Amino acid sequence: MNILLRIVADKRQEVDLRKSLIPVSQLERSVLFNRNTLSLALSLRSSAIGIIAEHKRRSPSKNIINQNFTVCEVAKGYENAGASGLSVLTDAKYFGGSLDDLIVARACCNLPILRKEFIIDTYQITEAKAHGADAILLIAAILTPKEIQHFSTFAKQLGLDVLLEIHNAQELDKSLLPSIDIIGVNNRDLNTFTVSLETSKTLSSLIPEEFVKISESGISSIDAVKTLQPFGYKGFLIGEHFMKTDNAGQSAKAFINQLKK
Ligand SMILES: O=C(O)c1ccccc1NCC(=O)[C@H](O)[C@H](O)COP(=O)(O)O
Repeated sequence: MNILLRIVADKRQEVDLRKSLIPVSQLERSVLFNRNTLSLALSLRSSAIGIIAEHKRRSPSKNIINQNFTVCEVAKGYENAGASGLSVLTDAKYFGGSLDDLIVARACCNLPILRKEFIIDTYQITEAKAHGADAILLIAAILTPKEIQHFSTFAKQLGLDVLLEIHNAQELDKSLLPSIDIIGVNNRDLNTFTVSLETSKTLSSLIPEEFVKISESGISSIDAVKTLQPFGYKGFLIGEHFMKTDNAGQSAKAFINQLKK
């Protein structure tokens, strides 16, 4: 079974267990559920260089990246660096993340926060809202058009922004909906882990102007951002390049300052 199918199968079991333990009504009573959300899409539209910096301890492709920082240190460091948004991986098994990471990040920064998760159930969207997220990720590769429609509409009802992630034209075709705010091109093939910025170059012209367009994964240089900006990308989601250093916030600050020159 390929890694993506394995992740989704594990996610189904994990979500069913949590649903049996914590009813949705309990999530909706969380103190953060009714807070006003920040808009990740608006933050990207109003930023000259939209860096979405990611908290990422480990991954299927690189195993351990960095487990020395606290989420709070990273969130504060990215905010101080001038990032336009914060991405928090909440999957435990493959990324070492958690919903606790989300709530700590929320307490430690005022950036729009994306819950980076393999969403397969509206319960996870309610969780995202209850733990302080401002946006959720929908991965076209693991969802049907009907699920994308249902999940994105549900997220908008909770006041969340929706980032729809694609890797090819077929996935884009099932994702062009008014309930989508941001379209992210993932340069990483989630089945093989191969990374190519050509993916962003090839798909950019297929994405309608009304969507905020971002490029994700494998971005590790100023040159990569400068190369992709002319293709209309307003945001760049970067994790490993910052997290593999001994100070993620400082690494992001140097990167963003270099881009401003
Ligand atoms: O990062 C992985 O190895 C990975 C493998 C399988 C599914 C998803 C994966 N990553 C999640 C992400 O989307 C990235 O963390 C994010 O785009 C940042 O990528 P990078 O800057 O290359 O760390």
